[in-house]
Amino acid sequence: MANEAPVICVRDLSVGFGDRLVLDHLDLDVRRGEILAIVGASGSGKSVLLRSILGLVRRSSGTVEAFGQAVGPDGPDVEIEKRWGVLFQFGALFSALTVAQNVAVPMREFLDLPPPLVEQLSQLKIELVGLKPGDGQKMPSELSGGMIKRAALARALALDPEILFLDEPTSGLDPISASDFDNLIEDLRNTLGLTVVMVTHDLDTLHAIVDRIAVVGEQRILIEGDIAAMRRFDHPWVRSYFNSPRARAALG
Ligand SMILES: Nc1ncnc2c1ncn2[C@@H]1O[C@H](COP(=O)(O)OP(=O)(O)OP(=O)(O)O)[C@@H](O)[C@H]1O
Repeated sequence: MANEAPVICVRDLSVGFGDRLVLDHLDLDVRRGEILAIVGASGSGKSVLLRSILGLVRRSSGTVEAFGQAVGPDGPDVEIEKRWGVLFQFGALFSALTVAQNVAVPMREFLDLPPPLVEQLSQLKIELVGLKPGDGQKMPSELSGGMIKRAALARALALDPEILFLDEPTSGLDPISASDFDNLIEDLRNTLGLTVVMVTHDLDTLHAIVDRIAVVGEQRILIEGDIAAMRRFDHPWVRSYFNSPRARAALG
């Protein structure tokens, strides 16, 4: 596995808005089967990096490859898009559709399956993420924050992706729900063999389930590695983030 080609390979990525450069010649690899966390100060460009990989933000230069194939500047082709799932920060569920209908959206878009089979598959995904069977008939407005995350996760898993992208998956959840959600992500990684890339601020998540951390700062990746590597790294933001009292309490 150590010599396996990365599932995502970002090289020389630069992204700017107007005359403001957010990412400048950034490199990043994602290894198959890992849970990689992208962390960094607010406004450092974590979401821009995630969105650039997904092809949702136009890059000024550089390349992104997924599964060994180029992700074009206008976004991935359908074959790549079918192989990854995305959980956006606030779930981004369609408010006029039930949970089950939301989960079915990617299946209807990308797969040519009879409607009863789509319904059955949606129900399986709903149960896979720990929602109750009856939750499929609920509208998003009837769900708690934790249930919205799970419903959005079920939709992200609709096409049995190989990579799951998560943008701040535990934000807005109470500590117990956040910890349950972490466990769910780790279980899914272990049972489905997923690769997980997440943007997070959650120190508990880093400690509980993350294999590797990449810190975004100064328009690039400042450092990659495990928590011990973060603690040894001599950089003001990295030091204060990983050695603060909160970090010490969370990371041990
Ligand atoms: N579509 C856009 N147009 C203009 N500027 C943008 C756009 N998207 C992001 N930015 C800017 O890029 C910078 C990085 O934003 P980004 O959302 O990636 O930060 P972040 O590290 O994810 O922050 P946070 O932790 O607060 O979510 C910010 O200054 C933001 O204002």
